[in-house]
Amino acid sequence: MTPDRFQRIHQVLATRQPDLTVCMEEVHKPNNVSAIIRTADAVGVHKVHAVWPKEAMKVLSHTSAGARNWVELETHTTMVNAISALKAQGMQVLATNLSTTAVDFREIDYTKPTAIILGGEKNGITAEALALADQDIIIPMVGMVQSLNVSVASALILYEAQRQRQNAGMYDRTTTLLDDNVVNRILFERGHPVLANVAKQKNLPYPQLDDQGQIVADEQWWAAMQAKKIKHPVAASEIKKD
Ligand SMILES: C[S@@+](CC[C@H](N)C(=O)[O-])C[C@H]1O[C@@H](n2cnc3c(N)ncnc32)[C@H](O)[C@@H]1O
Repeated sequence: MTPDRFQRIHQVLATRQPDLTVCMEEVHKPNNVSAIIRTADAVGVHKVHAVWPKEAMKVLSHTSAGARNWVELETHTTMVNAISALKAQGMQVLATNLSTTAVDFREIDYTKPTAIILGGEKNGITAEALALADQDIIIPMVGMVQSLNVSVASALILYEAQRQRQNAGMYDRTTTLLDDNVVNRILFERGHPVLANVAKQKNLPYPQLDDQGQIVADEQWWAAMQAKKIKHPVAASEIKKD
C-alpha cells in the first residue's frame, strides 16, 4: 500500500461516525440500495443495516456499488432483531413515515446516536417497525406526489444529520472511533486487496499491520501461509516477514 493511499484511508476512517446509521426495511431495488449506501459513505456512516425481502437480495446487495467496499452491511432476519440490536447500541430509532403524527425530520437532534429506518418502495415502513421505533419523522411535501424515492429521502435526512454533526465538530477528528480490529481489517482488505482475497479464500486469519499499514507477518501467520502453499507473487512482495 502506498503512503498516500494509507493516509487517505486513515483520514476517511477518522471521520467515520459509528453511531449514525440507516436500516433498510425490505428496500428491494438494487439502484436504491446502491444509492443509499453511496450517500451513507459520503456522510461518514460506517455500517448500514438491512432486512431483505428475499434471500436473493443478500447476494445482490453485496455486489451493488463501489461504496459497498467502504460501508459495512449487517443483515438481520427480522425488524425486531434489527431494532433491538440498534437500541442495544444506545441509538434513538427514527422511523421515516408518511403520517400526520410524524415530526419534521429537521426537528431531530442527530448528534445523538441515531438509526434511521427506511421503508420499502411499495409498502413503506411496516406497522411492526413503527411500533418499535422511538419517533416517526417526515420530510414535508406539498406537491401532488405522495412520497419521495427512498434513496432521496435517506440522502435528505443523512445530510441534515451531517450538517448538525459538522456544526458540533463531530467530524474534526484525527483518530478514528472505530475499533482497532475493525481498522486493521479495513486497512488489510482495502490496502492489500489481492492478499486479503487469498486470505479469505484460504480461510486464514488476517495479519497485523504496522502504523504505516504494512503487513507484519508473525511466525504463525507466515507458517499458515506456507502451509497453504501460497505463492502468489503479489502476496510474496507484500509481506514484510518478521
Ligand atoms: C416510496 S416510499 C413508500 C411509500 C409507501 N406507499 C408508503 O405509504 O409509505 C419509500 C420510503 O421512502 C421514505 N420516504 C419517502 N418519502 C418520505 C417522506 N416524505 N418523509 C419521510 N420518509 C419518506 C420512507 O422510508 C418510505 O418508507
